[in-house]
Amino acid sequence: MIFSDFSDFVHSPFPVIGSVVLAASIFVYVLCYLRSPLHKLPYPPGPPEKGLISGNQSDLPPSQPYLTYLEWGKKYGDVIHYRTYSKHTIVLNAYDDNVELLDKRSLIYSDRPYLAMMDLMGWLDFNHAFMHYGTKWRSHRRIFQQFFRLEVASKYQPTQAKKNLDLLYGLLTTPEDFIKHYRTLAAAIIMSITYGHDVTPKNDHFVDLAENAMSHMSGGFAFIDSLFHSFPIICHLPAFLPGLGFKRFALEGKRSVLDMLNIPLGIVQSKMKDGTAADCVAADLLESCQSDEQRDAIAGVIATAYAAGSDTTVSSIGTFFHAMTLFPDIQQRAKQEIDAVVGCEQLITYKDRLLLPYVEAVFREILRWRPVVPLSISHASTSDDVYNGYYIPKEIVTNVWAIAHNPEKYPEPETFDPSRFLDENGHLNDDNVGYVFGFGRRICPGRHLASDSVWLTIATVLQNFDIQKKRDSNGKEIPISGEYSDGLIAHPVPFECTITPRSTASRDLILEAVGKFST
Ligand code: HEM
Repeated sequence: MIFSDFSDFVHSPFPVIGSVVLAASIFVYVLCYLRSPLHKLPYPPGPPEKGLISGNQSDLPPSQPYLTYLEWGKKYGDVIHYRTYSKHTIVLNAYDDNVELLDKRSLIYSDRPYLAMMDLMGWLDFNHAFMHYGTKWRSHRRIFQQFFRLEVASKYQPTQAKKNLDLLYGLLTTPEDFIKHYRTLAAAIIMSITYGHDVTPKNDHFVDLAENAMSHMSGGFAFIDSLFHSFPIICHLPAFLPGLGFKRFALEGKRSVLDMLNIPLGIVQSKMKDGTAADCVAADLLESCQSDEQRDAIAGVIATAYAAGSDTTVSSIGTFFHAMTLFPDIQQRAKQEIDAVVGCEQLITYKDRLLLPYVEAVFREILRWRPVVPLSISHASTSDDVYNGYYIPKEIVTNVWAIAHNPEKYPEPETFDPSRFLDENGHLNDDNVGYVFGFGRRICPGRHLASDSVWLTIATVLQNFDIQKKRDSNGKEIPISGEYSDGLIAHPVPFECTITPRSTASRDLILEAVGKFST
C-alpha cells in the first residue's frame, strides 16, 4: 500500500505507527520552530502555511506543481519558500537566481536531497543523478563524462544515424505505430552505445530489464519521502509490518534494479570472453576493470545512461510529433528551408545542421515549449546560505517550466513560435535554451548526445514526411487533447496523427538508405 497523504498514513491498518507518527509530528514541529532562531533571517516569501504540522502539504497540487509554483511566483516573487512537515523547499522560478545559486555557488549547491524510496530501491547506490555530492558521485560522473562529453559524443553520430534510419523505415511501413518507433529509437541508441546491443522492437531483454526496474520509480513518492525526512525511524521498521507496504514495494523494486545492473553487463562480459563483444562503452570499461568495486561502478554508470537518457529523448521527440501535428504552418516553413538548402536527393546528415537555422529553431522551441523535465532534478545545499537577505534551506527546485514560460523573455510563451530564436536576418540568436538541461555541476552530461539524437530525427522526419491531424470516417479532423503526463519527465499523452511520405522520392530515399545499411 502506498500512502498519498498524511491522513491515509495515520489511519492506516497500523494504528501504533499512526499514533507514533502523530506524536512525533508534534515533536518535530516544535523542534523545527525551536531551532529557527539558528537561522535568524527569514525564509523567502511563500504561501501561508495551512497546517500547523503539515505546513503547505495541502497547498501542493496532485499534478503539474510547476504551474502552481509559477502562480505562487506572481504573488510572492521569483524565489519561493514552502514547508511540508519538517522539510523546507525553495523554488527558483527565474533563470538569474538559478545562475546565482546553482552555477556561481556550485561549491555548496551541488548536492541532491535524500530520496528515501529511491534509496530503499537501491537507486542511490548506483545512479549518480540522485547520488549525494561527494567522492562516489565525482568518480561516476567522471567515467560518464569520459564517454559523453562534447568531443566524444560526435563519435556516436553514425550509430544515431543508423538507428534513426530504422525510425524512418518504421514511419514508412507502419506509421500508426509512430510512438512505438520513437521509443525504440531512443532505447536503441543508448543500448547500442553502452552495451553494443541491437534492440529488437518487441520484447527486448535488455530494454525489459531496464523498464521493469524503472517502472518501480514511477509512483509519486513525495509524501512518503517527506515522512521519511521527518521520521527517519520508519526506515528501520521491518517491511512485513502492516502499513509498511511501500517498504515491501521498494524491496521488490531493488531486485529488479540488481537484475538491470548485472544481467546485461554479464552478457557483455561473456561476449568479451568469446571475442564477440561489439565496440561499446561497457566493453571499453570492462577491459581495464580490476576489482568488484570498479565493476559495480561500471554497471551503475551504464545503467544510468539508459535511465536518464532514454525517456528524456522519447519525451522531446514526442513533443516534436505533437507540435508538428498541431502547427502545420511551422512544419511547412521548416520544410521550405530544407527544400531550399538541402533538397530531397540525399538524407540530411549532421553536416547540414549549421545550414538549417529554422530547423534548429524548431528544435529549441520544442525543448522550451514543453520542457522534458519541468522541475529539473532538485539540488540541495551542503551548508547554510543566505541569498538576498533570506535564509536558504537545503532543497532547491529549479522551475524549468517557469524559466521557459517567462513572458518577458518569451512573449506569449504558450505560442509555439520557433522564430523567437531568430534575429531579423534569420540568424540564430544566442539563446540555446541550455537551462532545460539544468545548472551548475549537476548539469545534464548527456545533453550533447541528446541534442544530436533529437535534432537528426526532427530534420529527417521533416525532410521526408508530412505529419497531419488524423481524420475520422467522416473526414473530420480528430482533435488532440494537448495534455501532458505528470512525473519527473513529461510526455504528451498518446495521440494519433497521420504520417505520410512527402513524395515517392522520399520513399525511395529511405528504402535505398535502408538497403545500403543492411548490405
Ligand atoms: C532532451 C533530453 C534531455 C534533457 C532535457 C535532460 C535534462 C536533464 C536535467 C534537467 C538534469 C538535471 C540537471 C541538474 O540537476 O541541474 C539532467 C541530469 C542528468 N542527465 Fe539528462 N537530459 C536529457 C538527456 C539525457 C541523456 C541522453 C543522458 C545520457 C546519455 C542524460 C544523462 C543525465 C545524467 C547522468 C544526469 C545526472 C547528472 C548529475 O546528477 O550529475 N540526459 N538531465
